[in-house]
Amino acid sequence: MSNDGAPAPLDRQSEPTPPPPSQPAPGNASDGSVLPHSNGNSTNDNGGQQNGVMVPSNVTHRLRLNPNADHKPDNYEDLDLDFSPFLFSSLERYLPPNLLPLSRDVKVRYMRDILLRYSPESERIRLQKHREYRQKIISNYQRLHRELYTMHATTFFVPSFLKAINENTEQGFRNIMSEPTPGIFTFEMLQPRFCEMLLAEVENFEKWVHETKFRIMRPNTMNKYGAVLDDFGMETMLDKFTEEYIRPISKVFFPEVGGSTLDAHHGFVVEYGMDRDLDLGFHVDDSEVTLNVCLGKQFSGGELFFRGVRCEKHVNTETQSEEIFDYSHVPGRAVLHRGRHRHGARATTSGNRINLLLWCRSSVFRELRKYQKDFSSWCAECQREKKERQHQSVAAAKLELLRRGETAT
Ligand SMILES: O=C(O)CCC(=O)C(=O)O
Ligand SMILES: [Fe+2]
Repeated sequence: MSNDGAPAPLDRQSEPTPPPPSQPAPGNASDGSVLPHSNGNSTNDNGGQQNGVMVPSNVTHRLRLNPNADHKPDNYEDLDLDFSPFLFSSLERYLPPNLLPLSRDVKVRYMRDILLRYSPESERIRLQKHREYRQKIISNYQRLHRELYTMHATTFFVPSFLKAINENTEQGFRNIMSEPTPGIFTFEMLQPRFCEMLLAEVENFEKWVHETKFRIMRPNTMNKYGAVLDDFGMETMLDKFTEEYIRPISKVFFPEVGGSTLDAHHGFVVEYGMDRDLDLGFHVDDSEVTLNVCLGKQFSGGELFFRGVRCEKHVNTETQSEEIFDYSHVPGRAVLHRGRHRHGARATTSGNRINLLLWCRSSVFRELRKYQKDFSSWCAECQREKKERQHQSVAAAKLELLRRGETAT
């Protein structure tokens, strides 16, 4: 696909986006909590009497307007829930203070009641089906390298990357990174041995898929090959990957797109070659921050091309010459960029190229974005329009001053 046309939004094919952890703010209560918006006719509610009006009991459930940053939320990973356990941990910080010391069960019930109102039935069924799909794979697929399924930082990452993560300072990150164009960071990340093991695991998984004729979901709307790592058991490991290794960097370099609140991910591999996908058209990712690491093998071509960051409204606006940037993949080396940084991948002209992708998301950022129109802190076109407006108002003020000067003389 050409890089001149309009970028397509690249969505993941299989999994719906989790519902937001915070509620929209239709009515601020005086105690700083937010009264969730509801017309009260949800079929999941138990009726209750309030002020003489029949309302569902959970209409009275409130969340705080701002999260309690000092509160350490419970872990919900061992429970069988109809939403992601991480969503419950995020949402817990928004609970009214009197609920925080209560048992997990009480908190889960409270939060679930709120979440259910924002999750349509069809979405819930889809989530449930997807959970069953994953469960089927996980209970039948024989893992090749068990050590890949839990985080072993020293065998996964190169020492320079681990040192920067431990330092956790902007300078420490800059020491190992290059930023060849604003907002695109590249750095050595994965150990060659880890890349080899992950390649072998993916190959083993695909062999199993082929032998059992299991119909798997592909990673997104544009790749016909590749596999979703979260679907065959790597979700917990990739959660840690996102929270402990990508979020600290994103907090420093991408704070304006929710870099410090990344709380969900979609992890997958994409495969290119003569017998695989050839290239990837111009698109934006369904992520706030994307990590893209080449795992190998031998290949030529496959360069990434970037064309500036844009919000939804401006996604099809023209590219400025300074926004043109091309990057050639190097095995083990990571590229970190905003999901809204328009990009694509040129044809892999020989050999096979396999890349690890981690689309990192922030549910807080997604929720807040719904109430905003101006994204000049990260969209280059919003920024240009804002400057233009400022320029025009300065010009108008100058003209007005001149006019006043003329009438005074
Ligand atoms: O092939 C690549 O390196 C780019 C992949 C990509 O942009 C994506 O999957 O979102
Ligand atoms: Fe992408």
